[in-house]
Amino acid sequence: MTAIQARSDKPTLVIKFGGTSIGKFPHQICGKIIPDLLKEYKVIVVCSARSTEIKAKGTTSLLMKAADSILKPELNSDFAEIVREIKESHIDAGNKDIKNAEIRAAYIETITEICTRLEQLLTASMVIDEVSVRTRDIIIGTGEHLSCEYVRSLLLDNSISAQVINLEKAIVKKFDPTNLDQNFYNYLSSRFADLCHAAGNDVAVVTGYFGPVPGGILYSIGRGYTDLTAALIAAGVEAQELQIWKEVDGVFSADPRKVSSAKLLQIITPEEAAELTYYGSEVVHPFTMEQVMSVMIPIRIKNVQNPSAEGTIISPDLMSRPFSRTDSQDSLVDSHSPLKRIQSSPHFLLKNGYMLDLSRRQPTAITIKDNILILNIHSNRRSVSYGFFESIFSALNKYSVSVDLISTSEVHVSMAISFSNVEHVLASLKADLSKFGQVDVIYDKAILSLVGKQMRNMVGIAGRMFAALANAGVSIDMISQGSSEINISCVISASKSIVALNAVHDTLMSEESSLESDPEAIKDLMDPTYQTSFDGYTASPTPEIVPEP
Ligand SMILES: Nc1ncnc2c1ncn2[C@@H]1O[C@H](COP(=O)(O)OP(=O)(O)O)[C@@H](O)[C@H]1O
Ligand SMILES: N[C@@H](CC(=O)OP(=O)(O)O)C(=O)O
Repeated sequence: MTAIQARSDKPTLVIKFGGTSIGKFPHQICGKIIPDLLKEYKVIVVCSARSTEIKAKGTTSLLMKAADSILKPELNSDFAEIVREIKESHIDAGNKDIKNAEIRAAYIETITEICTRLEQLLTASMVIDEVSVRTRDIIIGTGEHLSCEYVRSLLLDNSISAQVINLEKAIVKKFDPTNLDQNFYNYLSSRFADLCHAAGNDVAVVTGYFGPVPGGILYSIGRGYTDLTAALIAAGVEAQELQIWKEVDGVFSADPRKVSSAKLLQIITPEEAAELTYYGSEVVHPFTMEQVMSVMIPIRIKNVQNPSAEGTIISPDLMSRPFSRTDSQDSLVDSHSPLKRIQSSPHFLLKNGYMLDLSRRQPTAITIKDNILILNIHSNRRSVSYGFFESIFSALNKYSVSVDLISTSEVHVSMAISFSNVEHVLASLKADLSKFGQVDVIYDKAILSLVGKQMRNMVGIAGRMFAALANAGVSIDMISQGSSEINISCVISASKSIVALNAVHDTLMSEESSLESDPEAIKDLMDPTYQTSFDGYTASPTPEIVPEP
């Protein structure tokens, strides 16, 4: 059989697949998407751990449970049983999906070996009654290794030469876990690129897990880390584009599962994408953007079930360069590079709700973060206010609790915190904080965030958001506006989150759709409101955006 290879004379694409996509659509990925891309690109595939239903029940979650079972006997879970479940799930998938008997047998042998090693590691941890951060990382990383072996075998089964690149031992230098700065990420990029190049003309199937991460991958980076791995590889190999393949057509103006009128966004800025992720829309890991944007590599979000759709491009701010008067709609069509495509048409930006200076006419998206609690501390006034704040932040630091939103007066602090982030230390944190004042906790809250580039300049936007909430009968517990130019957030009752999301979306996102469907409106925006400067256009304020004095 003639094997297809990832030819090195073609531009490189780094493509990342989420765990649920690999679990549910393996043939679509290995029999269609990758073979099609290989016709034009050298492809590096980054895999997350398989999930056959939802991420919360997938391999990574099972591995976390196995690690927890050792130190917490009260959980009553048996790690040997969990390893068996993971092994069976991968072997069943291989038996079902791999046609070639030889490839299948080799796959099953490899899966068995990896699971045996995993069980040995868990047994050893139980004997010494310890699961260090590093051990926990190695346990978790097994999920990505298993997934890569599965994807590689399916590629081989489709006559595509492929090699697994395991980044489990990629870091061979010491770093300070409290200071993982850009030097650390630059180091990772070049290490990952070297390891990927070792695959030569084979398709590199790379573990989205890398280690050993100073401080632990879950603590230093958090779940969803494979997006970051893919971004670091893309930067290291100077890829033309990073594609993150999911089960949605791209980034929407709201979670399409919750808001039926949500619209697909063709382009979105990196800051907006990161903000959406921080505030509940798990589209891309928030650390991803910075790594590729600094080297001007665009990210494209694509749908595994709809590969011919364009997806959403998360584009570097490079597109804010002045446009040439000769830029035309036609240049959209024949341009190969997505980045060039964005840069080449003011129409494209205007049609997508951006002005030419990259400010927005409307908010970009709305998102909700569930499972939030509010922690209120009312000072006992035995210290002056700066001492009061210092004491509170020291206590948060002591228990490694991060705060999503904060609102303060001289003697009162309200903080919105993810329940999962504080759950295990809440009693101790409360005890410490009560030395400085009266503490109370309010549960079952959600954070609603409106995200949009330069939203601070949209006069009246907060008023319209809160009016929409009031009309929908949603009361507000906390408000945060102004700390970020791209986010207005408030805390509401969790039970009202869907109603609130739809109410704000319907009120604030509707005008943009009318512009999209009205070519005359775009023409109007193009002509009188833009003045010539040098050889291009510069943006001037439009009636919708009146800069605040
Ligand atoms: N604004 C948004 N745009 C697109 N998807 C969103 C948004 N907010 C939340 N989501 C949800 O994020 C999920 C991401 O897709 P999925 O393919 O399930 O992720 P993964 O690849 O990480 O397994 C979808 O289920 C989608 O409903
Ligand atoms: N498998 C890991 C890392 C990851 O990136 O996941 P996903 O790509 O499926 O979001 C997790 O579950 O967190």
